[in-house]
Amino acid sequence: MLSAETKNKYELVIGLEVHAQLLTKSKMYTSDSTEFGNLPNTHISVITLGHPGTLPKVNRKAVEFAIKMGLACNSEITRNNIFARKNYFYPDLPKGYQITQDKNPICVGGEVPITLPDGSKRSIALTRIHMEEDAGKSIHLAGEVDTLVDFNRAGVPLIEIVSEPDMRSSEEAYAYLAEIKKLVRYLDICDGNMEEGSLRCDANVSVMLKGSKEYGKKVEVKNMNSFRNVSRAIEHEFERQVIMAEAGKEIISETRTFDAATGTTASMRSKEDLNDYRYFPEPDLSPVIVSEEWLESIRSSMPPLPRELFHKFVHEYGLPDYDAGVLTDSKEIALYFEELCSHVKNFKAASNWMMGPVKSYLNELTLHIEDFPVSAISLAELIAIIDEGKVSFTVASQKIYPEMLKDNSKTPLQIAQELNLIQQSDEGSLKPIVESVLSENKAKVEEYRSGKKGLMGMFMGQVMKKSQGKADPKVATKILTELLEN
Ligand SMILES: Nc1ncnc2c1ncn2[C@@H]1O[C@H](COP(=O)(O)OP(=O)(O)OP(=O)(O)O)[C@@H](O)[C@H]1O
Ligand SMILES: [Mg+2]
Ligand SMILES: [Mg+2]
Repeated sequence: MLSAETKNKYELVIGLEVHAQLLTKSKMYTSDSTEFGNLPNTHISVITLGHPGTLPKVNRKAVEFAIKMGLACNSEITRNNIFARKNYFYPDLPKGYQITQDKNPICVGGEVPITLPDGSKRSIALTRIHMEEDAGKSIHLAGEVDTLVDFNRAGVPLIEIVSEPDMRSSEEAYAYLAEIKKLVRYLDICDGNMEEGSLRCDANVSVMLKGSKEYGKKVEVKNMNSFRNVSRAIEHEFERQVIMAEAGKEIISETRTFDAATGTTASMRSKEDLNDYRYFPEPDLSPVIVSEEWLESIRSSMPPLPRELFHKFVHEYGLPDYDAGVLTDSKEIALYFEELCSHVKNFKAASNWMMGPVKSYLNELTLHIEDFPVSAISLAELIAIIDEGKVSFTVASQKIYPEMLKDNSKTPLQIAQELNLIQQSDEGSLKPIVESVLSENKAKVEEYRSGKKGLMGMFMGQVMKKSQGKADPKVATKILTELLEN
């Protein structure tokens, strides 16, 4: 085991390559369907298979999706997009090359803002985002010597988001991935599912002595299928590389694979015998020119981004950072909350309802907000009748809200009236209740009058009980005080 002191001598350096599968209906260069889960090799036109004489054509939607991601990350958008052939042989690559972008990716530079668990914020710089196509899928069945290939995935549009070697801890890498996932989901360009492989991450990891100006040699780790496994792979690589460095051994540039069962990495291939991809401009595709009008129309169709909503929730609605963070975690929650806020005055109450009763209902039934039975307007009305003093929060959350969840055809006020839950705030009807409480507790009244002011809570409790929880606490306190001080 490495001592904390030894580890502390080294700086961890991480750069991530993230592949996101785009949610287009058809493939990157053909009209073949991208639908997942069909019989193997059923969406494989001659173009996907790269038969001689066929011509690919660029999917306009995929280009738009890539541009959206670039705009969301403040990247510069390349206007003249040339595609490149990356030549290599692999059984799941039917053409023998991948059509990708090399020298001029569609998005250059940019940044991804991240928030760490302790609440601190920083930005991770991007190198580039480029468009490319996915490969097919190799399937190895137990006991079989042959490899099966399914080409349905071959040609599915991807973007590759390449970060600068800008992260310094596995927590930062985790937060970065979480932000990428949030962004692609807000933009509706990728479902962001790492377990199913629609979001994939290669982690490039190196170590250097603290204070050093030169990065160490990087190792690229593949095959992590969850955020947590990316963290584990990075932690393991850090230890492994520090042990090597301490022993005076040279770290070699290589590609390693992560084994989730053991939490370790193992060498796959060295970068020394680096593939010579013989990149050259794709001769079968003409350049894709992004005109000013096209860019503008994409820009104007951009949905609100999580950081914009966060800013709005904090600065316009006056919510704490914590609330704004939770409420912008998913686009659907944020949009529901936005609608709620367009109907309420009390934003903090709205936030408390979202983070409390609404979230616990969703969690309990593992539902998404889209399946939440109470409309934003109804919830807003519930919040309003609490604020107006018609019902107490307790009655609202314990009696009315459960009814709303069961039957959303009635308004909260109707439910309150039908169940006779409207708070009594009229002095005339509350006074007799207070009087009877006092006359039933003569001894306590004497104690109160001789200085035991703490008994107020007891009287209040009795009034609430007698009124079946419907007494308006403000009015009840006022009457109690008047009668007791007399
Ligand atoms: N010394 C380093 N330590 C950690 N990460 C590094 C280091 N140098 C580069 N990186 C990161 O490695 C990644 C390189 O990705 P890029 O796609 O440019 O090249 P590649 O991995 O060699 O190619 P391929 O796409 O074929 O895997 C970037 O995310 C970059 O930030
Ligand atoms: Mg790469
Ligand atoms: Mg790489």
